[in-house]
Amino acid sequence: MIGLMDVDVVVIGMGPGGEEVAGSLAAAGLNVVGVENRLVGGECPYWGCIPSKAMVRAADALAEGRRIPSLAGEATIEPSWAPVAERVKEVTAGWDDQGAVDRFTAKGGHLVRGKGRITGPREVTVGDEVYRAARAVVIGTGTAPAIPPIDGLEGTPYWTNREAIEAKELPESMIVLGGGAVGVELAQVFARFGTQVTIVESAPRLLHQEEPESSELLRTTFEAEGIKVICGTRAKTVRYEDGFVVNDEYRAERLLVAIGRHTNLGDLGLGTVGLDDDARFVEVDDRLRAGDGLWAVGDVTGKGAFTHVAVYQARIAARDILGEDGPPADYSALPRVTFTDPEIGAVGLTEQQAREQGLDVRVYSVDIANVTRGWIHRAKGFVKLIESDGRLVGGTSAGPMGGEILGALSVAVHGQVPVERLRHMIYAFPTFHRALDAALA
Ligand SMILES: Cc1cc2nc3c(=O)[nH]c(=O)nc-3n(C[C@H](O)[C@H](O)[C@H](O)COP(=O)(O)OP(=O)(O)OC[C@H]3O[C@@H](n4cnc5c(N)ncnc54)[C@H](O)[C@@H]3O)c2cc1C
Ligand SMILES: NC(=O)c1ccc[n+]([C@@H]2O[C@H](COP(=O)([O-])OP(=O)(O)OC[C@H]3O[C@@H](n4cnc5c(N)ncnc54)[C@H](O)[C@@H]3O)[C@@H](O)[C@H]2O)c1
Repeated sequence: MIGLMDVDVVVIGMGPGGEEVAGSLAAAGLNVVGVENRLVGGECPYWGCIPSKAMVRAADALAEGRRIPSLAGEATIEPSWAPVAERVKEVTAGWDDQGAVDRFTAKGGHLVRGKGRITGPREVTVGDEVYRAARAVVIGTGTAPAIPPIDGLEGTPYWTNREAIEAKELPESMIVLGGGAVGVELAQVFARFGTQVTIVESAPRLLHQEEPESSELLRTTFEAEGIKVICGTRAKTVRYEDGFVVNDEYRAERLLVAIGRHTNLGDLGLGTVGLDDDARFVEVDDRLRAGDGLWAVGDVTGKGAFTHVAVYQARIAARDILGEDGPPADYSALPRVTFTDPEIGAVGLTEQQAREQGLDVRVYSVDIANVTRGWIHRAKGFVKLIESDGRLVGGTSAGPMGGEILGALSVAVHGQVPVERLRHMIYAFPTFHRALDAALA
């Protein structure tokens, strides 16, 4: 028997984007159904941002300990993975979403477990239940790890970010396929605990969407820490025989596939509302509208696969659904931080992107070692600023706490602060963020 329910809003996928939009609409008094087929919270709290940053924190502590001999005497460092696995279990609540479910239901929302499918305008079906949404259907189905069609890979016990995050023991050696954000963060974590890591990246450099200086900084740091960095090499074959062999050349006990993400839109029923079933992303306008009575937020929109983008979009979509005014979505000051050590923070355009847009560009940069605090710390990194028409349109802060220094840069880009004004600001001495002053000088 098919059940029929009339509600105000149905949100399909309760990751950071879906959870935010569903929670705020429920709190505003609408009758909201959130549909989730795994865990409420999505990738970020269970296999993404949060546990990976707990691992990064532990790996950074080891690295800091290893700096003691050159600064403060003797230290014996004996890494152990057990406290990391324990901390990961703690921050993910043991991969249990009851806390997130309670947060949502306390706001008045109704959670439905299962796979949601659009079956017509303003209609979502979950199993035998059909939900008719008077106000809105919101797609927040996110992404899953992309698996490349590599010869021999299928059927082997390779890892994605999910198995790597859940690891109870350290592999002796590991090949990381892909030198993007997931690959570089996890490669450094495992290497610092003693795993022999080789990164195989098909692009000519690590983090190839960021500034080339960031890629070079990571390559030299990684090589100094014993990570093998192979760029410009696409994985074409994988053999599994007492470990993994990639391209007949690289061998390791484990293989971590971190070559990007894919949006599972094929079976979501987009065709039933006149959208393309084969689309890679859901096209949205600057209010996150994807069609009549249809919105989409988060990774599925292709505007940047970050939790802060999903939540930013969700707030705009919720306002729009409630008929409230507010600024439209604007990605010109989109920040991103790769939590390696040195940390790579970036906002807005890279130099190449600015030039490709035909902007008249001026570039400023400074080596962090030439800034007092960087010199004191013997730090590696840089600040690079991209100016056009008297305003910053982008910038990178790479080095210790690069992601925190990015806060100042983000304000400058988002607020379109005139560079002349930044030149006459007082920067506290001796901070890392004084590198902005040095760069502009
Ligand atoms: C290892 C790793 C580290 C990361 N670190 C960071 C970081 O430090 N900072 C940062 O900003 N971002 C980070 N990210 C990216 C971040 O996790 C994502 O951008 C974010 O989770 C996207 O949120 P979302 O709501 O779009 O989708 P998701 O988090 O992917 O959630 C989508 C949800 O929808 C559910 N779903 C899918 N289809 C259906 C369906 N048909 N019916 C019902 N439910 C469905 C899924 O089960 C899932 O729970 C990281 C990602 C990874 C993999
Ligand atoms: N700190 C953060 O904010 C953070 C951390 C992790 C992930 N994320 C988000 O998650 C998304 C996914 O991360 P990701 O690292 O999986 O994807 P990615 O797209 O950032 O990087 C994947 C890399 O794999 C390479 N690649 C593709 N096919 C290959 C092949 N066959 N052989 C070798 N290399 C290959 C690509 O050139 C690319 O550099 C990111 O885009 C980012 O938005 C964010």
